[in-house]
Amino acid sequence: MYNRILLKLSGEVLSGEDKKGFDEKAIDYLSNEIKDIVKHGIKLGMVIGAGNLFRGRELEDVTNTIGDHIGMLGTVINALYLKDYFERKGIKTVVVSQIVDLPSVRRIHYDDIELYFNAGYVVIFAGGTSNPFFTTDTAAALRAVEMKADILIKATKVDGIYDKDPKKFENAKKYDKITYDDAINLGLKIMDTEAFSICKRYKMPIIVLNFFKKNNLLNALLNSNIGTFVKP
Ligand SMILES: Nc1ncnc2c1ncn2[C@@H]1O[C@H](COP(=O)(O)OP(=O)(O)O)[C@@H](O)[C@H]1O
Ligand SMILES: O=c1ccn([C@@H]2O[C@H](COP(=O)(O)OP(=O)(O)O)[C@@H](O)[C@H]2O)c(=O)[nH]1
Repeated sequence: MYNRILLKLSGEVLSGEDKKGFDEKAIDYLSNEIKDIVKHGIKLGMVIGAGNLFRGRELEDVTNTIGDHIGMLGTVINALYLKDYFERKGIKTVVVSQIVDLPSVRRIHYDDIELYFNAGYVVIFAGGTSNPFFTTDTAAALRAVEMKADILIKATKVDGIYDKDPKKFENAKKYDKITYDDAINLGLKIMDTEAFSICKRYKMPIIVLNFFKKNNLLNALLNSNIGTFVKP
């Protein structure tokens, strides 16, 4: 069983696939899934994307760097939205970030993060890597290594990593296991190369799984064979 995890969720888990904004039903489902794993005493760090609000590359009339800053701020909005929702559901949550100075957001400080975990808080790392030109997958890889997670879980809308995009190719084949090198060399676009490279360098295992199948997350943590496992 994994006791210390970094969970990466794309922004669309808050809005529903290919939608924007916030969907009450989607967030309620998410909260229930999180509540189930917190109940098991798992130390949970989270990184949330902003695809439901802004992705830099989708803001065509905006300069790249500014678009990415808007995207990163989107992750802070999502984190605060989630914190508020989680707390109404009885999940103690703290949002940490280096990119904003707000009374509801704390600075990232390693010693404090350990205290939050020990006090049973979910820690949401907001603001991506703090740099433009990166993604929240890369932020998730960095935070997973920093918090010494047992595993990085990328919870997404497909069942795992395939030999090609399963949303585009019906005959795509799923891998149960794959090495970092194969994931990088085959150009499998489920996570960016930077994220895979960081995990490879620091031997951070990854599970990619479907977040929309009930209890998938908990079952993966309890060691059943769910999704795709990425290993050295
Ligand atoms: N080789 C692959 N295996 C699995 N999914 C892939 C692959 N290549 C591309 N994808 C796509 O990646 C998406 C998941 O990435 P995610 O970061 O959660 O979403 P997004 O990039 O849309 O924000 C899936 O919906 C899938 O369509
Ligand atoms: O370190 C980071 C992380 C994110 N972003 C910006 O924030 C947006 C939202 O992140 P992402 O695309 O990873 O969200 P997701 O697709 O996972 O919802 C990105 O498109 C980028 O514009 C960034 O500039 N630097």
